[in-house]
Amino acid sequence: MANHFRTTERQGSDDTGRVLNVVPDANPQVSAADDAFAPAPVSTGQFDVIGADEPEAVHVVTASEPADPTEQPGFTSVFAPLASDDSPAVSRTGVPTISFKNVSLVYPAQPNKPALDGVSLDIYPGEFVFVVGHSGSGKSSLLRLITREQRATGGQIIVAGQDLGKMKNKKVPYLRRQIGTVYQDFKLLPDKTVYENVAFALECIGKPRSVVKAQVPEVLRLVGLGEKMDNFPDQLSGGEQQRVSVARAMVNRPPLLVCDEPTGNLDPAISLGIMKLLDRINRAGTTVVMATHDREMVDSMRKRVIALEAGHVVRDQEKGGYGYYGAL
Ligand SMILES: Nc1ncnc2c1ncn2[C@@H]1O[C@H](COP(=O)(O)OP(=O)(O)OP(=O)(O)O)[C@@H](O)[C@H]1O
Repeated sequence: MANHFRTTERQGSDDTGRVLNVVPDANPQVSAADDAFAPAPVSTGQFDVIGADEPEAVHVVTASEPADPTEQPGFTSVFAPLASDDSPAVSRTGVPTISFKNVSLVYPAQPNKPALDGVSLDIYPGEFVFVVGHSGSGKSSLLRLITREQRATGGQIIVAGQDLGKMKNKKVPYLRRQIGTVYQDFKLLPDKTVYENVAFALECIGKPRSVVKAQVPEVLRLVGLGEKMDNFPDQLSGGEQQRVSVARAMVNRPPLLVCDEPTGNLDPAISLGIMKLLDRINRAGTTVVMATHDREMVDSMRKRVIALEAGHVVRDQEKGGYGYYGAL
């Protein structure tokens, strides 16, 4: 699998051994061009910055919203190229990262009402896709199929070249290592610090201590929590807790990020900070699929929008708005 978050040079450490400054790989060798999880090539095209086609969005910075870490003096990271406004040009050809072919999902508790019915879609490496729809339309079910938390009852799902219907249960953890997940309710461990919560994600998959010590501080700096590594979740605002969960999802540098209402518990100003962070992660090549009810955010970001109604795809629109689901 392509590892587009490689870091080669590190400078300095504090007395806990944490890396203080990480210099980006001068020449990242992204080799798996035909890998379904390969990052999208970076384009020279103008990126649709939030609000670019709309009246400029008012961004209220609150005390609890951390400043954009990449705009801080001296910040360097493997993610630093994200500071540019160039958006990745997503080539929707080749091998999709996610492919649904006529997928249905019927929960045993509701045998006569499929949660998903005849869903076909392809999502390519580097895309940012919003999934919208009324409550109960099937958004979370669709995401749970991608991570194999649910199995389709009909059709075929391919993720990263693997047929999830044929995948043995023992292989599922390997699939999930390639998928970062962010949920509305953060799912942080309350008795672990910010650092430990993120480190735990790497320790669980057997990463060596040296990797943990290098990657955890870096990703926490990326999300603007470099100063709060030793805090516990209950000492953080909701926005900060969600940043920890984004850091935890990203620390293993997965090529695919699946987010289920990541801003659902956050006020608009804090949500914007989270969305900018996810946008930046996407511009580094990570494919992002996000279920959301956040109309304003979808309208301002102008990404691909897949709208569901009663388990059916009723709209799949490039640079779409939230709309009224089926309608543009
Ligand atoms: N575990 C389950 N067992 C039975 N039915 C379920 C289960 N999970 C979801 N459903 C049903 O499947 C349908 C789709 O639910 P889903 O949670 O995917 O919708 P959603 O669009 O994510 O909704 P929301 O926006 O409220 O989160 C609904 O009719 C729901 O009641």
